[in-house]
Amino acid sequence: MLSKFERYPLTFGPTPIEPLPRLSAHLGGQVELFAKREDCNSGLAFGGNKLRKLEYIVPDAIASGADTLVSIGGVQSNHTRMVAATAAKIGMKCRLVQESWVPHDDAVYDRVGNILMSRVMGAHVELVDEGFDIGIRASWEKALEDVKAKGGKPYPIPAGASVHKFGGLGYVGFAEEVRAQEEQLGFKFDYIVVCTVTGSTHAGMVVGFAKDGRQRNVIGIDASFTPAQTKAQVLDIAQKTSALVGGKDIVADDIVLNEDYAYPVYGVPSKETIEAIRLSARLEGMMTDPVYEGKSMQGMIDLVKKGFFPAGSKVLYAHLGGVPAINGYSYTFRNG
Ligand SMILES: Cc1ncc(COP(=O)(O)O)c(CNC2(C(=O)O)CC2)c1O
Repeated sequence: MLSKFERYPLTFGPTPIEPLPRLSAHLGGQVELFAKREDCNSGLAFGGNKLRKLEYIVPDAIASGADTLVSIGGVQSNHTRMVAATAAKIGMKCRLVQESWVPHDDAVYDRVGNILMSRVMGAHVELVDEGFDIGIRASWEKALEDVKAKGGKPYPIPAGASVHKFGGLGYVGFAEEVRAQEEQLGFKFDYIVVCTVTGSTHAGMVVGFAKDGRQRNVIGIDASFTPAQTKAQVLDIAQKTSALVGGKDIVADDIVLNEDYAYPVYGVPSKETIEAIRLSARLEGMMTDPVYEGKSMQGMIDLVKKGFFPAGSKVLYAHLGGVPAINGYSYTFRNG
């Protein structure tokens, strides 16, 4: 589906799929859980899902003659850290807008984890006191103008690289990769669980899995806490991406987004999120984060407990990365 699109390698190649036997057993053993480790996909500053997207964006950035990648996220954005790493790797400058997306009680929240790495990798990091929103932000548009005003040639990458024209391609490739791995494994996954916020990860998967009729088996776990806006953005990206790759028509019902686990608000873990992070860590040594994967892990665990997945189902958990942000939540985990 992607042969006509140029890809700039930023990852090690296909990400491993591993069984989660202890977590599966702990949850009753009726459902077989597996993880696809997108969090281990690259040597670029701890990797993650955005690099799979950026592989299809970088060729356009280079072709545009730009010299500066400009993007946006919260203070502990994984996406902006990966843009900083990509800029360093391809020899471009990087301008990052980091907005106040998360109310926090950690004294070092704006000095550790993702933002620490972005600074060390030489990005120009600008803190802007604006609240969370997955849409196009004035602060980001101002940064683009400022780079131009200073003689630079900016390349715009929106939040999560999601509404970018090529933002969905990477995760169409994810579905292709899973199908190839299923050939090796000798079985097919019945469900794929993914954390959804700006939406092009979920959207790309929907397009990719629509090829074999599994688009509604992609279970998005909303972590934005603005589910209507997120769901609409996933649908829009999926329809545009499908048109781009010549895929199946995507309709609203193809976007399965579970809204039950994003509480209390974007970026703030609930008690149940913290319990899910601990369970995955203590049974599988698999770390997840309080903003994103902790909530998709919480959702997957709860859905297994509720019997959402029929007995005998094989469920693939997409681990998209995000662990560096946990360093901004040391107070939350002060007792382990
Ligand atoms: C670890 C992790 N898991 C899932 C997601 C959700 O992906 P989408 O934005 O493609 O829906 C993010 C995104 N993070 C954003 C960021 O700024 O880091 C784009 C919001 C993520 O980082």
